[in-house]
This record gives sequence, structure tokens and C-alpha cells, in this order.
Amino acid sequence: MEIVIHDSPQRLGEVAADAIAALLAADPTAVLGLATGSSPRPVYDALAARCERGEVSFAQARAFTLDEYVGLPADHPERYRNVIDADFVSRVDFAPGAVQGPDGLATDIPAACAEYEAAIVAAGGVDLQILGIGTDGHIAFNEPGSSLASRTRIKTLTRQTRLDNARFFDGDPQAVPQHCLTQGLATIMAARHIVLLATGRGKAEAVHHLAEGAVSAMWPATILQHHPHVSVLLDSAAASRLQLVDYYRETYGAKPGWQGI
Ligand SMILES: N[C@@H]1[C@@H](O)[C@H](O)[C@@H](COP(=O)(O)O)O[C@@H]1O
Repeated sequence: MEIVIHDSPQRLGEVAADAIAALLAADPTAVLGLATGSSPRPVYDALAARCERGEVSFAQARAFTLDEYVGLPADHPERYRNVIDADFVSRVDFAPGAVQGPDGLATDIPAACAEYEAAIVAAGGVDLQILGIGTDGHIAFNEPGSSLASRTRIKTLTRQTRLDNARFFDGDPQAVPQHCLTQGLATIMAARHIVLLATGRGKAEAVHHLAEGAVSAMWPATILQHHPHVSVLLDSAAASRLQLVDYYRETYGAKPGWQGI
């Protein structure tokens, strides 16, 4: 797991955008994993700007989103599919139908989850997965206690996550759906490169567990310690509880410029 610390979220976004641009330059048909939330927005802003300048194209690429609330109407602005469209997909040149997400309105939820897993496999798997992290250490919507071997399924959100996400629902935690569909931890682990972004002191405890804690379903993101290629992009506040912070800064500072993340 590589830890990269920069104080500007824009700089973190550019580091992740560099990795995605390099991937697409090598393989224009690459498969991306997209995350909703505020943490990845600088990545999407950087990529949208590059696409507008003609420096990167998603025309042949495909993408899968991580998770979705169950039961939000198709036109609800907080439906994750609509959020990712507004934050990123509508700002670049993906072909129609190239971006898929779990169907939170499916009548047969287990079948929809199985189909989603099959679609990711049929696309050849995810080459680069963008991730955020919840304050309780969840990734996608894999809450504490999630099976470390889980696949796409329905989950119940914790009170903490509904409180955290109430800011998108006029501050009302009760308005945040109680259920979601989410890629499982094993689904996420199958991605070939994982780039996780976290900023702000509120994420410091979760980031400490992610990088330096014991692997445990109580902190689901810790499963990433078992992945061979994870890049964790942090600001100083999110990195503030890391014991080896000086070592991480020295290591990244001494890295050859050509190497990328
Ligand atoms: N399901 C999403 C996660 O995918 C995201 O990582 C997390 C943190 O969001 P933010 O980046 O806005 O802090 O929020 C939600 O719960």
C-alpha cells in the first residue's frame, strides 16, 4: 500500500488523474471503477478538464459504479447514478451505456446483484477502481461487520453512515434510505489497481486503521492490506493519525518521477 500525502485536494486529484490518463493511453478500452462522494470529486474535475482539452478520452472506456441506494426514484438527485452522472459521466465523452451501476429499483434484488457481478466479469474486470472511505472505515457501502469475501448484495446502512450522508438529504438522517446495494469487498479486491482518496480530520481514524490497523471486518477497508496495488491519497489532516507518516512522506518524496502511483 502506497501512501501519498499532499495538502491540496486538487493536487491529489491530479495524481489520480495522471494514473487514469496513463492507463487510458496504454489501453483506451480500460474499465474504470467509479465512486460517489466528495472525496473523488477533484479526480473527476481534473479528468473533465483534461478531456475538454483533448488530453484524455473515455470514448472506448467502460465504467462500473460501486453502490446505490435502494428505492430512491429514478429522478432523485441523490440517487448515486444521478450523482456520478452529474459529477463526472456527463462531463466527459463516455459512449452511451458505457457506465453501469447496481439497480436500486430492481424488483428481484438478488438477481440484479448477480447480474451486476457477471457484467463486471464479462467486461474483463476493473482495471482501476477509485474509492473513498467512510468515517467508520466502510468502502463502497460495506459497513463494519461485512464479510471480507462479500460480493454485490443488499446492505443495511449504519446509523453513523445515515448521519454522515444526511447532509445530502436536507440534514435529515431519516430521509437517507436504510438499504443499499453495494459491490462486496471481494468484488472491490478483484480490481487491478485501487486508488483511495481521503481528506479531512474526520477520516483520520479510518485511515489509520486502513493502513496500520489489524485486518478486520470491523474496519472493512483494512482488507485492502491484502491487495498488491493500492494507492492511498491523503491530505495532512486525514494522515494525522498515521504512525509512520514521516516514512510515507520520505518514500514518496524519493520516488523516481517516471514511476507514477
Ligand atoms: N457509499 C459512499 C462511499 O463510497 C464513500 O466513500 C463515503 C465517503 O464519502 P465522502 O467522500 O463524501 O466523505 O460515502 C458513502 O457512504
